[in-house]
Amino acid sequence: MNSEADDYSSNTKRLHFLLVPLMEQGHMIPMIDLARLLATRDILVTFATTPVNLSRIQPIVDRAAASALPIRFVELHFPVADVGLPDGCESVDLLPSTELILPFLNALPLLRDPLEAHLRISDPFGWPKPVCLISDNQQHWTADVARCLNIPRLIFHGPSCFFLYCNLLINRHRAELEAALEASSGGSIMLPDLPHPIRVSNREVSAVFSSDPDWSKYMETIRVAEESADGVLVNSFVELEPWYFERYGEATGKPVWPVGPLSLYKEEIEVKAARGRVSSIDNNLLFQWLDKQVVGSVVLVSFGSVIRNTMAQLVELGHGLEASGRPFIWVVKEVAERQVPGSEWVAEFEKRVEGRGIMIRGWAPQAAILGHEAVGGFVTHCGWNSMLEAVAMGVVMATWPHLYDQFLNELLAVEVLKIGVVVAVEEPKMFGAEKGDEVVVKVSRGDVERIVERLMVGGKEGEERRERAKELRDKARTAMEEGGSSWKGLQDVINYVSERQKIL
Ligand SMILES: O=c1ccn([C@@H]2O[C@H](COP(=O)(O)OP(=O)(O)O[C@H]3O[C@H](CO)[C@@H](O)[C@H](O)[C@H]3O)[C@@H](O)[C@H]2O)c(=O)[nH]1
Repeated sequence: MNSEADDYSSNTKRLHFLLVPLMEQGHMIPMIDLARLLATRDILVTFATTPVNLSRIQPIVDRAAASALPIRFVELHFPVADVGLPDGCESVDLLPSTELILPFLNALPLLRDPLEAHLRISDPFGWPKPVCLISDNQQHWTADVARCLNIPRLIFHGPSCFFLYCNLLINRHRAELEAALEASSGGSIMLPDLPHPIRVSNREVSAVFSSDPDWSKYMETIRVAEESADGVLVNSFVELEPWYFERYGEATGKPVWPVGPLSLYKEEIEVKAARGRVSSIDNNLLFQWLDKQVVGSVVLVSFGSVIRNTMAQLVELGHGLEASGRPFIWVVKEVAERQVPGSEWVAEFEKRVEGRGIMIRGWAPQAAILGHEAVGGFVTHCGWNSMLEAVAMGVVMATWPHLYDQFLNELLAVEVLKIGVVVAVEEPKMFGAEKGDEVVVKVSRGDVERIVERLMVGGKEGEERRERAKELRDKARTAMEEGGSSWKGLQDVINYVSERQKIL
């Protein structure tokens, strides 16, 4: 932030919000967007996270026009080595194995001491004490911090209300659902009392409910902290899922505020290109290539920040993309990070498809790519941010979920919004069990080719899908514009905090 520009007397009258994200790209990126949006509404924002995460995001935020915004970064020391995690593993995507996710999550309360130490020191810029704490639902320990400060704690939820409500139903009625599944002939049942045909199997149920006692204990801690929260911010918009917004609000008995799609926070294209992390490709060359492609012709394939596919699966995916004959951008993190056996195959493949396909080994400027008019389809793992970014840009998707909320997100895209086509599935991974190359490949090159054709063309059905996607894009933009539903949602959050402050 620009401390020079800060005026002591005006700062003391402004509301100050403290933001504590989960250290995972899919949670950190929308929280940064939220920080910027709050700051544009005259809120002072402290964004507290660990050194490795700060080194990823701070240069990007500082480079943006947003550097003039009143956002201050606070570094929280995270002693990962004390809990047996490898040095520097301060974000979920940096963990060498998914088995370390639970130890990582269990270590999050170690951030409490450094945060409280920061809150005790007197402020050099004359900022008043925070009047609101917004934290990821996984940062459950912040409930106590807010209690000690006597300020509201609001939860920032990564996924959609559709997911949150279905997840709640599954967890509340798990025993009945499991019995019904057991008795069903096809191994699947409809989730009851929903306005859409949401058919779930063991896949969806086991992805959101773990019978592992350690996971159960952790989930219970989250649930209790959620119950004590004063309200919930959701990165979604009412027009996308009105019924689910209403029911989720009723089910929790708390205010639920829509604030998204947060990716529509307006900024320069260069800045957007570097969302979350600095891009691993020369953006000028990438966008020059995109500029030369026919409108709506390019397929983007990207699986978010956490998912890693097996080499066998990558080979099938590559052959399928090649056979589809369509121009594509394929984000391949596996090769950049792990030096997996078979990475020579990737190099050969890259040479073979030169001109027609671009491979990004590492971090892609995903939101900016989705916003380019040449992009017509998106093969996605159904991470909520990726899905919502595609919705915000009017891009249809081929859904290929891997874990947790992604199976239900797929149902939202396909059965409710009708803007997605199903690729296929792997076995569910409850927060991911490590999988090796020996895993049977579930999606063949033929499947990939067929799905890409259906996604990018698909006859009348395909036309209608694209039409619906464009309608949702327009609604998403209206929601974020001044006076729109999500614009109002954020204003309601500010008003709520302001009122609470007067009472306290
Ligand atoms: O090369 C990349 C890869 C990702 N992204 C961005 O990173 C974010 C990724 O988020 P998401 O699509 O939600 O995927 P995950 O990183 O897998 O997110 C985790 O968090 C989400 C929100 O809770 C959940 O929906 C997912 O299941 C969970 O894996 C998005 O903004 C992407 O645009 C990039 O910019 N470049």
